Amino acid sequence: MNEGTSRIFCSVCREYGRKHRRNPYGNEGSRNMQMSALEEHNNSLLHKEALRLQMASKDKSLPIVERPIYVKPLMSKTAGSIVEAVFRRDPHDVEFIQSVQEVVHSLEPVLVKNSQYVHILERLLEPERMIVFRVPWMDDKGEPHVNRGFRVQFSQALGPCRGGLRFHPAMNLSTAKFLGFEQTLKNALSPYKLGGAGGGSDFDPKGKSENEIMRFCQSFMDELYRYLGPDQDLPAEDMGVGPREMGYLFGQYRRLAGGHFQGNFTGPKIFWSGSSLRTEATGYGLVFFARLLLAEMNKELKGLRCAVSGSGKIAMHVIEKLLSCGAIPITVSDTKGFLLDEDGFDYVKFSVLRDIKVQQRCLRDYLKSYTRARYFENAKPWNERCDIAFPCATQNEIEQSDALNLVNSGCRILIEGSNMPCTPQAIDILRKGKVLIAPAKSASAGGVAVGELELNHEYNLMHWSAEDFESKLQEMIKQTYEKSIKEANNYGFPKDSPEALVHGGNISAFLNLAQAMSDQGCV
Ligand SMILES: NC(=O)c1ccc[n+]([C@@H]2O[C@H](COP(=O)([O-])OP(=O)(O)OC[C@H]3O[C@@H](n4cnc5c(N)ncnc54)[C@H](O)[C@@H]3O)[C@@H](O)[C@H]2O)c1
Repeated sequence: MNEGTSRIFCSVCREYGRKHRRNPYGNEGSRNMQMSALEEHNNSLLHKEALRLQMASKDKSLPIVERPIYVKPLMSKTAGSIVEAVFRRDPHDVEFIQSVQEVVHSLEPVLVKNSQYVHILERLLEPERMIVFRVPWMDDKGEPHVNRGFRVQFSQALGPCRGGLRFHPAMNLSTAKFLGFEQTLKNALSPYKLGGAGGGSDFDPKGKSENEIMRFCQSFMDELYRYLGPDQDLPAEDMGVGPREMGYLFGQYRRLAGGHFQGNFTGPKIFWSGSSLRTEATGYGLVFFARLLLAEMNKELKGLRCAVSGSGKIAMHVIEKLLSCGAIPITVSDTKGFLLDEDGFDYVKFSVLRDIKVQQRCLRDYLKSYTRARYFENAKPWNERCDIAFPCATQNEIEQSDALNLVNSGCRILIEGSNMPCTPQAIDILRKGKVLIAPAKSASAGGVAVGELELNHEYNLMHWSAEDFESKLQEMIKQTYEKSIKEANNYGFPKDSPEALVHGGNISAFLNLAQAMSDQGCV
């Protein structure tokens, strides 16, 4: 029998479809198979949504959705129906649906091999618990305000939840679900027995006084504390939440819940990163991951040009670690634009940059000290000549045109700091451009590792040194890398293919979760 493949094309979604075995009954039979697959696709909700958006963009009287749902290239019937069920349940959860599509796409060979995983995956895609609550607070003038708080405890199948809190005006339930889902897989890929959660608030800490931030954090915790605890869920940092906010959140948590959990707490650092390497860990881990990938290619980081986006906790610690490895970080960015220093930052320049950030000044101020540098307003750093890209700002920060720029600017490795930094269209371009992608699920899991070390009783007794932490972190990063490569190989993705780590990581994490869920009666 001819084992070749043929493909179908949907002119609305503008994507090539699922591969078929070539029909043994000749061209006519093959055409029939293609037609029935196309018909099946045309009847799917995802296709109908694409059609609706296409019409809305032509007919100005129809409302246009701000960020339309991207319809992934046609999947197998099973995978497509899993995504469709998620879409049908919550059609407006754009970020969540995007991350589900990416993961389901990776899992297609797993679902084909063993159909019992279909039900487990369907179960997994519905969060265990979603908490949405009111957060009232007073500003310094005595004016009342109300924000919305979220915590999505996505899965506790492997252990108690861990996951970030994000304070950002664009925060919503879809983002909390997407962050919780990504964190669940990230934790499942780590060597620790942990569940995953995500959450935060649409509160914007920018421009608020210390007292306003403290009052907000206290009010936020007034509601959330009842769902937290070391055996239940412990929050961590994410965008807009750093050591200061974690300190205020922990203080209020301790006041409200301390009595309930006496004996369970191993110390005040329980989820307060006041004096450990928790804040540094994610950024450092990204650089360790890059070093590991390069070592596999018999290369080193030294002398490589690195484009970094963002200038927050992750980005700044990436730059710090890149400098110590002899690499050349050349950019940082924020919501207003990006800063380029063609000669690269060094330790002295980095301290100038750090002062600018601490004083919350504009990145442009760097030019006052270093006139050869340039600042580009409303632009992203992906058009600059570089070997490695470290997106460390926010989801979907790399769009199709940015991916094209990256490929053309010589970038060969992309290390994801932010969760889901690339749009699906960007991933297609990167894959075709043979850019190796290190997914956030494995590369940015450093925070999870150090969080667990902090909780470790041994650590509290022994006060590990920074070197001890770093070697533990490197060990953990290596383990996630090896697990991802192993499953990529098992499911036929060559080790050096651009998405081997993405698919291998998703498969390894899912199999770990699926085993636990199945053992527990799937619950
Ligand atoms: N903090 C953690 O422990 C952690 C762990 C894993 C992943 N992440 C992810 O890393 C990313 C950065 O987190 P962080 O903790 O550094 O946050 P942060 O709040 O400290 O910094 C975020 C940075 O991104 C910039 N930024 C935000 N939106 C942007 C946009 N639309 N365009 C350009 N720049 C933008 C901000 O100006 C800021 O410099 C997030 O996507 C987060 O989910 C964080």
